[in-house]
Amino acid sequence: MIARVIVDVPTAQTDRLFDYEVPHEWRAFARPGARVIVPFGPRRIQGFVVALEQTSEATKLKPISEVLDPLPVLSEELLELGDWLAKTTVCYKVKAFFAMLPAALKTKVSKQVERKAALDLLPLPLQTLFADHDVVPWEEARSLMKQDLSLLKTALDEGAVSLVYKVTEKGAKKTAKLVQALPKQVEDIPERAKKQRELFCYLQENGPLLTKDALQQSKTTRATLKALIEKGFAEETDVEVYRDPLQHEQIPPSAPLELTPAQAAVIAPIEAAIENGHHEAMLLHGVTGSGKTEIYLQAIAKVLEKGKEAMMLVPEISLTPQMVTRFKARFGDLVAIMHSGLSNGEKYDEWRKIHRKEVKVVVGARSAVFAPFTNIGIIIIDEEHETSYKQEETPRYHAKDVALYRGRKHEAPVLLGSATPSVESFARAKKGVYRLLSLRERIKGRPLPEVDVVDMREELRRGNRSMFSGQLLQALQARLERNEQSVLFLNRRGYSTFVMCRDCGYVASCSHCDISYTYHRAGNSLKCHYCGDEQPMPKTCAECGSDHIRFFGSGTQKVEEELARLLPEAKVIRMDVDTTRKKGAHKQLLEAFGKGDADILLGTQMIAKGLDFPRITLVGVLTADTMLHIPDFRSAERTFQLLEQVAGRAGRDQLKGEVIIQSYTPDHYSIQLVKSHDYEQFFAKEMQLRKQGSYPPYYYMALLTISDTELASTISAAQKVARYLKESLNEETVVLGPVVSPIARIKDRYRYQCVIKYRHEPKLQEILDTVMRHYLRDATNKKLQISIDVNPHFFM
Ligand SMILES: Nc1ncnc2c1ncn2[C@@H]1O[C@H](COP(=O)(O)OP(=O)(O)OP(=O)(O)O)[C@@H](O)[C@H]1O
Ligand SMILES: [Zn+2]
Ligand SMILES: [Zn+2]
Repeated sequence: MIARVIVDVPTAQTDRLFDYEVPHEWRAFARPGARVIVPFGPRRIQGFVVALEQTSEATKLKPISEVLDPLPVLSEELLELGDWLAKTTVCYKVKAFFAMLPAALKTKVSKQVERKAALDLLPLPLQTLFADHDVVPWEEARSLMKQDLSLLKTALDEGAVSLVYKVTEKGAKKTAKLVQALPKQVEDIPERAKKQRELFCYLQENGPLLTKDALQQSKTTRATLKALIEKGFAEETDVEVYRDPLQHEQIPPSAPLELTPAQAAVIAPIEAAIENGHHEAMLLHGVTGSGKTEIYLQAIAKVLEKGKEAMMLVPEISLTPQMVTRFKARFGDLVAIMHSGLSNGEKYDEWRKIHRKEVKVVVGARSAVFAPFTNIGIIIIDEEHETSYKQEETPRYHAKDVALYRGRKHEAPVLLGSATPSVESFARAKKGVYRLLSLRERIKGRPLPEVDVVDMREELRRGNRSMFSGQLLQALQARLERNEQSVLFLNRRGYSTFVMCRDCGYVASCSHCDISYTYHRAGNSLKCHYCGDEQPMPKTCAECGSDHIRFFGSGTQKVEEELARLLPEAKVIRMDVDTTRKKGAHKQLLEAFGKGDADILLGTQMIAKGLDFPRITLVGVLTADTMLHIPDFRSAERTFQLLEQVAGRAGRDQLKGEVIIQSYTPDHYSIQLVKSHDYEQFFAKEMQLRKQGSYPPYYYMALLTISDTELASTISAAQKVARYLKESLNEETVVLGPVVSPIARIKDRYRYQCVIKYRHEPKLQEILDTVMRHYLRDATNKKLQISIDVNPHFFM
């Protein structure tokens, strides 16, 4: 039997199948989708079996060393998906396969030396080496035997020691001790051992228990248990347990709500598709607070009734503990959670629950779209416009494309939901490619909040230099008096706390990357967010020596300080990367706010979505336009989406909501149209501009970034790539560039880019693949790098 294997060496020459002989002992396990360890040149490396054959064209096949998975980790469907991912995103197959698996399954193979002969038969230096252990790491053996390497060689040749390859999985399975009483009589325990008798009876009554629970519940000590085990009255065994990120939580179960007529109308076609098992892409456009989540919950319930599995994607879920709770409350232990806030081990545990078919629903961020379900009944993507669904490293896939691919394979509906759909999705819905479902009103006819836009230039003219306009300050005060809650939103993207000299205008920037440093108050230091370089805050300007060097921009800390000055009686909870770094902090802060421990919740992007608190009646946006000036054709779209989302946090219950948006460009349509919550008008305006600029959805785009450590070779490679693209692509396709990238240098690498705009280009993938293979033929020793991003979401 021959196994065809993709090896874990991501280069252009090794991105193909290698044939290996399957030795007898591994025949039962070597299945397509299983991970294997194979010899590759002088090394052993990991690989994936993708097919089994009877014959091979290659001569002299080496045997597989080991099969790592008794049960393949990739199904036939996922193997095919991997092929498709590699092709459509132009990446190496092994990268695509690993992207579909939890990081814990990426193994490290290390070499070790094992003692075979009796210790005293070995030459003396080897006796020292193996004095304490029978197995030593190869590196240790080599360095200890530096003087006598020939001794080691002889021992290896004679078989006194041998080389072994040890496979370490990153997130090993977690085990715990289970204890149970053995079939004996309590009377046989000596009477004076009262504690032991008690524990024995407790174990008899309560059956096998986790040791730690048994000790805690029966209030005994480890020593008592040990004595009991030694006397043969109880036994301990190792069992595999899951690390459960939510294990200490009691989530009360929730029953389905009775749907409103509007909700009922929307769910009908979704249920029909589930019932008939047919694939259809649908876009649920529902204003904030219109009850989209309840639709998702009931659609999933229907899928479970049919005996199928459901996938629910939410953006960066660790950021919305409220959401997780809602799914756990409805489906309990049938839910696996997958998001970036979990440790590698926890992610692996959640993945295994799906792989072993112990759960039926996954709620997770982007990569949950690869959940190893085999009988999918629906895939839902909430907040489908969110940029975090696009992966910004290879494979540069979009979860929506993967969802649609899997939905077709499983003949299951794919439901995209948002209050502010991406322009591309809404255009598809309007054309009838997706079925459009709309919820135009909030639950129980509650009004959308009233929105006011404050012109901050006007404030400045009136002499108000604070970050708070008079109107926002008054509104905050009014909430304090009425004992209602407020949310203050600071948009951090495209805006940072940089350090500038007031005399000469010099801005401190990283010497490896062409980007200004960000000021960090905690260590009074400057940090580069691209390479991590950290410098102490300078006392004088590096350019002119002046000591008027200050940091600018307003971080959440600065806002907090100003709030303390202006509204000293207000209790503020600040939520940003600094205050939520610790595990569980995010959830705790939100719970505290939910309980009414604070009047004002101050935060960045992470408070923009998912919050559903009844006492929030005011939302203030401190600077609406920071994102508007990023050179990206989607900047207006992102501004509108974000403002509409934050605005949606106000007045979700009986109390009426108000929104105050502060802006330096108050007349911009992306800000004005939030006032009327008019998505359709925004869409119409935006489409007009996209058409004029030949942008998506009228054109497709692809971005190539060429980088190298030498400026001259970067430019010449970029020019060659551009020339090749222009020659090979269709006439009406536009190739822009090469031009220097918006961030001209990162980690000492110069960066140039080409942008392709096209309408119909059937050969595109093939051409991009050629570029990649041609230039990266021996990328291992050359410094040139080319990254390809099909349908890019950022142009940095
Ligand atoms: N049929 C219903 N009857 C009563 N209450 C409902 C119903 N459907 C939803 N709700 C409630 O209305 C509120 C808003 O619903 P939900 O959070 O599902 O809206 P959403 O559209 O997902 O909101 P957003 O997009 O703003 O996060 C919630 O508190 C929810 O419990
Ligand atoms: Zn200066
Ligand atoms: Zn840097």
